[in-house]
Amino acid sequence: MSTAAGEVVLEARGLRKHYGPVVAAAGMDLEIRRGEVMALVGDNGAGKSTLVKMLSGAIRPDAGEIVHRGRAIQLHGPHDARERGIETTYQDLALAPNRDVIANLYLGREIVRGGLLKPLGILDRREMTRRATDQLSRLGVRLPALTGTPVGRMSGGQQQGVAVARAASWATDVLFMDEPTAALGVRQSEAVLQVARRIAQSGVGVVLITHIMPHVMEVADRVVVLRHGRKVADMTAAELRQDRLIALMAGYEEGEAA
Ligand SMILES: Nc1ncnc2c1ncn2[C@@H]1O[C@H](COP(=O)(O)OP(=O)(O)OP(=O)(O)O)[C@@H](O)[C@H]1O
Repeated sequence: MSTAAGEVVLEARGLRKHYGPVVAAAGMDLEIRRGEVMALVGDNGAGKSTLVKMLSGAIRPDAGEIVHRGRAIQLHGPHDARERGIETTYQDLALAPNRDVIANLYLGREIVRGGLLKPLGILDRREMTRRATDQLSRLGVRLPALTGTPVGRMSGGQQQGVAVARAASWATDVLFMDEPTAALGVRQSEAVLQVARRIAQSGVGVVLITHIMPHVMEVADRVVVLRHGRKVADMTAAELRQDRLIALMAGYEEGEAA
């Protein structure tokens, strides 16, 4: 299987989702490429989360197609997506606050002696720690302690680092990041954006939902703008101007934004 940068790894074709009378996705198309950070932007209610949830198996589309590595697929739940190397980090992080970093990185996918995930096996903490140390240093995530300290006692940025590192460990194809910097300070945000970039460089398609325009300008190779459940723009970073982006999100014509 080719993993060339730029290869389209996951695609939405005409995805639709209604909630009663509300059209959350009105036929969405999206192409996610390996090696790219895509920023998914749009005003509140534009349909960003709906699109990501459909592509990560959290909700089922009413219509349309999901294409993974060139083949139409059905996702019956997040586990189906994860098995395909499609991971998501959510705003609430979904960490176990009372467990340490190693336990969180391997939650539900523990390594036991003699291989991965054998029920009743003896946990191989040493192997997990070795791999985690490697992975965290490759990603540039700095944490005060890998063992013994509950992640609930770490800072917001450190916890975000754990959540992102966990997803990155398993994301061979796509990583969706839902507002990973929303609750973070300047330096912590910077660190998370750098991690997103490194994950993309490893050949994964990274999709970043964010409302923070400077973060878009800083990290995105491509920007997709959604409005009212539709894609209204898809441009490369080279074509990107912040004023135009804001106009597109708000639905102004160009030049009208002022
Ligand atoms: N579970 C649900 N039940 C009913 N309506 C929903 C549900 N989830 C989303 N919607 C509606 O679908 C539309 C798109 O919502 P979505 O959360 O995808 O937008 P978003 O772009 O992620 O917004 P935000 O930036 O505010 O998170 C909105 O009108 C929202 O109210």
